[in-house]
Amino acid sequence: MVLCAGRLLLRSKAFRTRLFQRQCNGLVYSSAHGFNPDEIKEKLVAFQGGSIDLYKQDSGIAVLTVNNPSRMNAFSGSMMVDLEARVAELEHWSDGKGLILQGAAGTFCSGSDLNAVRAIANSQDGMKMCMFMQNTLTRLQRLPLISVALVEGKALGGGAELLTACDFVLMVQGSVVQFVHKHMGLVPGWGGAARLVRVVGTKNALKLLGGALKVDAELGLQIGLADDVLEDAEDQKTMQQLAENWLNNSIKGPPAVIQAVKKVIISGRELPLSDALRTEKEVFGTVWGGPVNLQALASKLKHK
Ligand SMILES: CC[C@@H](C(=O)O)C(=O)SCCNC(=O)CCNC(=O)[C@H](O)C(C)(C)COP(=O)(O)OP(=O)(O)OC[C@H]1O[C@@H](n2cnc3c(N)ncnc32)[C@H](O)[C@@H]1OP(=O)(O)O
Repeated sequence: MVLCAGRLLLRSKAFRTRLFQRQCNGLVYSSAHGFNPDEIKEKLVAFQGGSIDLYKQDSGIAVLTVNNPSRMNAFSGSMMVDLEARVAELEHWSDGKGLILQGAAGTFCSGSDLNAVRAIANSQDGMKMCMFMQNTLTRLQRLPLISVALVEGKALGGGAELLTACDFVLMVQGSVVQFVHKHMGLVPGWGGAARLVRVVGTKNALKLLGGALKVDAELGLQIGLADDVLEDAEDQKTMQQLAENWLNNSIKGPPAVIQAVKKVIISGRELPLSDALRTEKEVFGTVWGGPVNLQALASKLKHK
């Protein structure tokens, strides 16, 4: 009876989400680090402009669009707050399997809005903005969805950092990724350096940051920053469909199973081995004997 109750508890979505987040160390910053999200949100929303648009499809693939085309999709302060709200919504999307992150009007993102950057140029506010964006992009990276950054046009500064928070990167022919921070006397602040080292390795990360190298699709593929290159299509809808077709190879199946796959990969990536094994066992317990597993066992299992 205890085993049964234990499995019922494990299957409750809220419990599993809390358990998983605790096991994956929750947020990067909390009040223990002097981080007050409401305080920084109040400062950020003072810098209005653009939006972060979320479109959740019946297919289980959501499309998140950085939408500020008059500023090459630069992040205003209100867009940073928008992004956190969209990520929070996706954290609880039980039918979700995949996510495409794109920019509007044929370009990806040109980083922070420089007008906002100039206005919060003091160290304290700058670090609070970084803590806010690092928390958000870590939650984006830990979504139980398989995510793809669709990079058209330019991905500069924070825009380049943004794509490192996705599981896969598809660069469109002619697109450019550039960590321009050095030219501004900066280093990445949205977590882009920490993630870049894990994506392309220390030496390539040093070249990209130290040299502020312009990474085209060919170089992106060569160093592992890009996972594939797409031919430029005549319109954004076609580009999005190409990205969905690419993603579909990894998300065929029920949401519960795809979400479990992403969770065991996150724990394997982020946790010490013993903790990762324990998390894997917990996640396994949520699908073992579940409806999909029982249906598969009842059928003639032939993996052609
Ligand atoms: C942690 C990193 C984070 C931070 O430190 O806070 C950052 O990301 S800092 C920002 C880093 N990004 C940049 O420095 C990019 C600056 N922009 C450019 O280099 C160029 O605009 C471009 C992206 C290469 C495009 O060039 P081009 O095709 O020639 O178009 P325009 O330059 O004319 O741009 C059109 C329009 O968009 C405005 N714009 C572009 N980027 C930004 C931005 N990051 N912030 C604010 N506004 C931006 C640009 O000013 C033009 O507007 P108008 O002048 O009003 O036409």
